[in-house]
Amino acid sequence: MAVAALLAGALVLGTAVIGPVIWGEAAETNDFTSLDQPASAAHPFGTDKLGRDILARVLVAARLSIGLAVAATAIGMVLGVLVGAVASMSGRRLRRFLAMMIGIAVAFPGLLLALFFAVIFGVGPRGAVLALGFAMAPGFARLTQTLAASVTSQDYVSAARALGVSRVRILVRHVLPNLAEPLIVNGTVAAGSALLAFAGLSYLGLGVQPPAYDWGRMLSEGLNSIYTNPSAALGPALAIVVSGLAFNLAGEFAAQAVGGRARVHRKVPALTVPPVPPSTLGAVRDAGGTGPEVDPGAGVAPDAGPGPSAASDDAHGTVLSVRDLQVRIPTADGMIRPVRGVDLDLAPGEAVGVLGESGSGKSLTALAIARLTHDPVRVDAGRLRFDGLDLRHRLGAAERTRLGTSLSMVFQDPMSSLNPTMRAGDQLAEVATEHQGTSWGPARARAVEQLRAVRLSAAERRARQLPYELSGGMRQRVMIAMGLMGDPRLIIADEPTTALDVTVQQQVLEVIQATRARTGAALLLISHDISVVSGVCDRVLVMYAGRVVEDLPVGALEQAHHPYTRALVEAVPTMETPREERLSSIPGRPPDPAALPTGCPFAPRCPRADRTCEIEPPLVRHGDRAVACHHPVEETL
Ligand SMILES: Nc1ncnc2c1ncn2[C@@H]1O[C@H](COP(=O)(O)OP(=O)(O)OP(=O)(O)O)[C@@H](O)[C@H]1O
Repeated sequence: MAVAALLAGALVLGTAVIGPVIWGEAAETNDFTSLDQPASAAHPFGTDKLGRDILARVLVAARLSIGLAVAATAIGMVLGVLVGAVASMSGRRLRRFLAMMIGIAVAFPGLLLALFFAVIFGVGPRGAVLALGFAMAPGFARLTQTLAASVTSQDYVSAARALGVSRVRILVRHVLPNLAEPLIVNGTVAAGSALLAFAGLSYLGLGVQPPAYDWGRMLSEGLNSIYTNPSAALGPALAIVVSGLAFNLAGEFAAQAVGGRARVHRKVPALTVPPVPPSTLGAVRDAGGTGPEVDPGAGVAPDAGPGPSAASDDAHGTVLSVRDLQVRIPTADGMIRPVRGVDLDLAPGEAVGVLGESGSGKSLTALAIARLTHDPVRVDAGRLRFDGLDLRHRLGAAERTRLGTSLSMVFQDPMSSLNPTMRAGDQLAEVATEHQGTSWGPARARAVEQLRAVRLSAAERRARQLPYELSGGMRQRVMIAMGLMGDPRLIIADEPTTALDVTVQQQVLEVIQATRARTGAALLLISHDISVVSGVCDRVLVMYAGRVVEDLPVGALEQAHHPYTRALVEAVPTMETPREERLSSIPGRPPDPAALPTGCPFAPRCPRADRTCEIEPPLVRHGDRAVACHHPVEETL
């Protein structure tokens, strides 16, 4: 395939370049002694009405035919990519409108559209090129929109949005470079179609006009003498077919090459299922519930009444204060509420873990706090204050910059958290150039410095590498280092170690701890793994069915009051667990947000449930702990 594509491409392009130089004269020489001659040794495709050699004219016409097809494709690509990109990055209404318009345009047969535009732009090569370009644009717009949708949902685009990077810059730096390969592949194939379409327009008399000639016009002239000299039409017809095939072959080859490379890029080492670290709950005791620089009591506001520290806000020393956070999503089954009234306070430097089974609403809570939810997800809150900013309202440019530099997000999948087409160091440097107005050189030097700070070996070299050249643990460090480029007051880490094996997991957790110690940033660590949360955090919020059901210091996990927290803790085996003992598990499954039971959502799985649980219990605070249960467990585990 590669050899055939290269040969065909070289043949077609070579002819286009040298054709007029070598055969130009022969193509223009009239020979009135041999008019309209059939194929012969001297003229393999015969001669035309003026006795000119048809083969020479076919070879000369290659330049115009291919040049016009390429020009039309370029116009179609530029226009289409522009419209598709705007559609993918714009607000909901404009996006829907553009998607609808693109859909309508795509539904028309391309040649019909081209004929329509040819009438508008006028007869002649310029009009035909514009007509074809406009006719090709909807296809490229649809392709761009579809491809961009998959890129804009990637974590690195979310991270850039969290940094407050403007839409245009996100488009130029993060989205378009990732669309380049599939667009080029499609462009190559489309150029083959454009060649055929252009020949069609010229054949119909709408394209190239005499005395200029391309294959379409030659085909039209040849067909006039099809009964006396069939080879006159055969020459240009063969040229169109061979060139069309060459473009398609090149496109196929490019697609295979790109596909192969993408597969190599995506090749990640097989993940081992992390064994449960020894003495998980021992770690809870050892950690004593405090991070290196954290005041153990910092998370509990002294005036906390009902509900967690109800009177505290940033004026009272919290870096993050959330009240009644609600996330609603319209679905085919109606509106679901995966997050139902979460309250949360984080003191500066405090580390709070959010625990819960899959689907309990942990990630949506984090995304809603960071304002990173997408349409159609709706977020409401009674209060959503971070570092003096009211995140419920639209932020101005300066506020966005502050949010970008003081809130750092670390996502689960380190591969999708980084732009695959940008070098690691450049991605870090962008934070400084974007927000601190630093020029590129110093920003790049700071990036290397921060990579060193997260203990990335050979930081200088790593900064020059693309994400796929780094291991999972390295990529996660790069993400953490990216947060360090600003002045983080809060790090939100959503399952930051789930995709890593257990030794790398430990290293990344250490880096997060060291980062907190160095910057004094608070940490909101989302995980379904008790050992991770208990090794790092001061306090734990346990979520179930979109609500916080228990809030307790990490050291009190073994004395948890909520039967769900108890069940989670008991489900973790330790080194002391006898091998022959059956591991404890929680019966049943977490409820589907689309079909929440009335009353306590944990009741169907709870051994302590009775009729009282038909009413959903509120979160009731006792000192530094809060629990939402009618029958809390009192005894020690
Ligand atoms: N865009 C969406 N549309 C519909 N439902 C959604 C959407 N995003 C999340 N959900 C649903 O909301 C619920 C909570 O999701 P979320 O990702 O917050 O859970 P989680 O606790 O973080 O789980 P996991 O650990 O698996 O990520 C899940 O049931 C999920 O299916």
